[in-house]
Amino acid sequence: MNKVYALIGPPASGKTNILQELAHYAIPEMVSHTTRKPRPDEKHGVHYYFVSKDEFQKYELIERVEYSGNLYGLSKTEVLDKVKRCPVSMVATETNGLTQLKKLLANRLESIFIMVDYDTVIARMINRGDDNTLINRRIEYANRTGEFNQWNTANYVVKNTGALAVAVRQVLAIIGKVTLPDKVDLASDGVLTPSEAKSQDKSV
Ligand SMILES: Nc1nc2c(ncn2[C@@H]2O[C@H](COP(=O)(O)OP(=O)(O)O)[C@@H](O)[C@H]2O)c(=O)[nH]1
Ligand SMILES: Nc1ncnc2c1ncn2[C@@H]1O[C@H](COP(=O)(O)OP(=O)(O)O)[C@@H](O)[C@H]1O
Repeated sequence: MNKVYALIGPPASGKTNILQELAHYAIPEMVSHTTRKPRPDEKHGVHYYFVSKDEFQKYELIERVEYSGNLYGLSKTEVLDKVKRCPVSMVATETNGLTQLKKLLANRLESIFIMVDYDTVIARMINRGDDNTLINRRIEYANRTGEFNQWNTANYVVKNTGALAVAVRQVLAIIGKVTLPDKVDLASDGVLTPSEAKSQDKSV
């Protein structure tokens, strides 16, 4: 059964960064529509579907939001198309988006909570240049909608306070994209004596 994994969690927990890393492993992400103008390095259909305000109104969106005068939203068609075509696809979403995705996808949806502490969230938002008003608004929204507490209900929890690569590896493991190398026969490699190897076998 094709699966969608939703990354959820507080702002600046690293959801976008993790999805960018997963793209290097050809793991697709749901692409939102926006009325914002593309930046020079952004591609239509990869970063967003860039559309006019009139066009934006035509889509059936499962959730939408306005940031700095621009509209953003995830279309039902995008979700259903990706889930039909891709064995695994990813989406970063907020509380409302998660509720709507659950209604649409039922047991095809699993959630991964990206866990960071409060102080780290604030430090990262300051570090990336967000202004105080935005930080306050986003934290207030996160508190009000329980974004710091979603570890309670998520299917999986991944901590992202160490190296990003560690969190990415854990997400890869959850979505079944890490294969272990073949098990080595330690006794025949001479690493363990035959009796040590035998006792290890028993303990596994
Ligand atoms: N709820 C919701 N938020 C979105 C969607 N697409 C983008 N956003 C959020 O909109 C905000 C602005 O995005 P963007 O203009 O790309 O700026 P940047 O990510 O801050 O560089 C970010 O916080 C995104 O996470 C969407 O489909 N739904
Ligand atoms: N493991 C990490 N260590 C240090 N900084 C990180 C880590 N993960 C993410 N960040 C930084 O935190 C900020 C927010 O990350 P982002 O992926 O945009 O979060 P979100 O999508 O959850 O809002 C970015 O500036 C990013 O570089």
